[in-house]
Amino acid sequence: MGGEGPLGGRGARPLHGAGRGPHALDELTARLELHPRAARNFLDTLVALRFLDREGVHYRNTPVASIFLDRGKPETDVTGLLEIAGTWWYDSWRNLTKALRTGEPQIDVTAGESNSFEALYADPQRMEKFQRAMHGASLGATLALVDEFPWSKYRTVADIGSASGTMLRGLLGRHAHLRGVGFDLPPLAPAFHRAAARAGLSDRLTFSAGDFFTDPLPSADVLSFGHILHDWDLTTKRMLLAKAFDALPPGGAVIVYDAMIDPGRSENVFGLLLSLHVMMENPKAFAYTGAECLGWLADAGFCDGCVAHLSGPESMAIGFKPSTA
Ligand SMILES: C[S@@+](CC[C@H](N)C(=O)[O-])C[C@H]1O[C@@H](n2cnc3c(N)ncnc32)[C@H](O)[C@@H]1O
Repeated sequence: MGGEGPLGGRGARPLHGAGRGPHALDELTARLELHPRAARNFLDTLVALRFLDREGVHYRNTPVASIFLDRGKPETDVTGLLEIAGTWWYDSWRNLTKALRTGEPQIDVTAGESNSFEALYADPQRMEKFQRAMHGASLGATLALVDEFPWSKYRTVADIGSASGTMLRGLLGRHAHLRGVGFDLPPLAPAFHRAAARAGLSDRLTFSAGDFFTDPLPSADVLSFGHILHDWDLTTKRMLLAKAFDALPPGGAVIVYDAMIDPGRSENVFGLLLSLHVMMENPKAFAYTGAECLGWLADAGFCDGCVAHLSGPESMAIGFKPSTA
């Protein structure tokens, strides 16, 4: 529920309202334009889901909801991810049975959907929505990654497929000695620059526009791929890791972080659902285990590989370019 203005979130639809609670049931019913028969069940469901706390007839955001579900707090807001999950993704999932039987993509091309990033970015509103979603998607891993790697040993980092730079802003905000480069398709440049400036990081954080299919990757001591490999087939996964190897100096490190599936393929519900989900957009795409990723890293020439849990469904695989390479 949003935080700015009586209904929250800078012109947001009413259902994002009421961040400055507590608010009474009657008041929320009117503000959110709910039907009186629906309001109590809806709000109490949100209490049971731990999104709201209730005292008597008054409701307010739980502490966690007020950090992550408030559009008035852009740095920690994950509602963008929930919005595309509830619209674009929900539509594909209605066709799960068909996807399972045919292996065909289930996006609705006639409704303007496309599995191509270029097509997505051709529509500024869809691009904005996607960027907000990626911000939410990378927050959890970022919060852990900034502390779970020996950053003091390195000076530069390039994040490949950086989107608007959520991970790099978190990282450079925590480690003042680091300089960062975000590498992504050209349409991402303005959003990346705006966010870097807002964070006061423009002097250490730059953007390199490019296409990882056709361009070399930027050089840096550490290269990271956040939620990139699951979007592609095996050949592309391997191609990207080979390009990373070429771009790194001897002794450099690559970090792949993603919702990696657990070794027994029976625990990480999010990672397994993600694998089904990406298959519905790009039939040859798949999520993967940490062990699979370590195998691809070793095949690309990386040594001393290891996998570490980050947060929730997210893990990272790390590999090092040999100092003699
Ligand atoms: C699933 S998003 C992940 C964004 C971000 N790393 C994160 O963790 O939230 C994939 C990113 O890869 C970028 N991307 C897709 N195709 C690309 C290409 N050919 N070259 C460079 N970046 C690309 C997209 O623009 C998008 O920002």
